Amino acid sequence: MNALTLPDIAAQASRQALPLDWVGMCGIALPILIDGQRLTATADAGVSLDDGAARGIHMSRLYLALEMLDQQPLTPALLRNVLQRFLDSHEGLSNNAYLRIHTDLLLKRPALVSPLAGWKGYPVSIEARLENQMFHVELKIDVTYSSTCPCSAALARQLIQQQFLDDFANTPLQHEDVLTWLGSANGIVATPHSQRSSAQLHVELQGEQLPLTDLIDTVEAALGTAVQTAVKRADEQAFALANGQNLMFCEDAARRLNLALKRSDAVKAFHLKVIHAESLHAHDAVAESRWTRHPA
Ligand SMILES: Nc1nc2c(ncn2[C@@H]2O[C@H](COP(=O)(O)OP(=O)(O)OP(=O)(O)O)[C@@H](O)[C@H]2O)c(=O)[nH]1
Repeated sequence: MNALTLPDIAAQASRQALPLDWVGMCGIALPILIDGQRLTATADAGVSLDDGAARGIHMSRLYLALEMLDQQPLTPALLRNVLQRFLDSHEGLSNNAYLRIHTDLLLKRPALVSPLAGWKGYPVSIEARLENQMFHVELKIDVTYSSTCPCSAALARQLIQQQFLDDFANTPLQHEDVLTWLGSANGIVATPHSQRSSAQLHVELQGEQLPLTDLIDTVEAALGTAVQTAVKRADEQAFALANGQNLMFCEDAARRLNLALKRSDAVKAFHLKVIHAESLHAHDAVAESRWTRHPA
């Protein structure tokens, strides 16, 4: 061992004096606590480098501040404390601090009819920033659902009517015959197309909570056709009914979500995007909607 001082390049002056907007680390592995669950996450931690003459920030100080996250439940207050620690450890260098956390929230979802349940993963990002003393926290959540095309459903119904006319032309109608016909392949000669669809929410929050589960529940209730986990035939039949009762263009889905999210007190603003990965086309049908709560 020798007693040489370790060189500290970050403490040197920069050869090109220039402030930077974001400097830090991306993809740091860490556990976090949400709703009593310990989840595997990755974090992107950064600060602005406002002192353009400084060579670099102190990466290790940001890294060590993240320790707070694996001990306490994730709340806006905790995120703010971490960001404040970023700034306190970069006095004179940085005015703004940023933290993004990416994880998969796991929720146990009951089947529609049978007494079964299964886990569903929801990709979630939590983005917090402390800019010029102003704290903001935003959530990004992806929710997957099923959408059945209302136009396709109407066209299919017309074909079913046509088939009915063909099959029962000049025939006296017997209740039993019609019932049998309805249960036959002829009775449902055409089916509407449906697709696995995705709602991408970007929500700015107000208040002291991170209402991840509440927001996901709100979205799934508004759409009515969340993708399922454990499924028996009775559940599949209930799912078919839910789809038939919730025929949706992407515009319908975006409007439903807009109305539902506005009703949530925790939501200050949102930008939502719904993507219907069409089975009719090789491209997607997409709708977006933004909203900002006006101050009371
Ligand atoms: N600023 C900066 N540091 C980097 C980069 N890549 C790796 N590092 C390393 O990150 C390590 C931690 O940096 P510091 O936090 O400044 O470490 P330190 O000087 O021992 O800690 P302090 O005394 O608290 O400043 C250093 O060894 C850097 O070399 C980079 O692109 N920028």
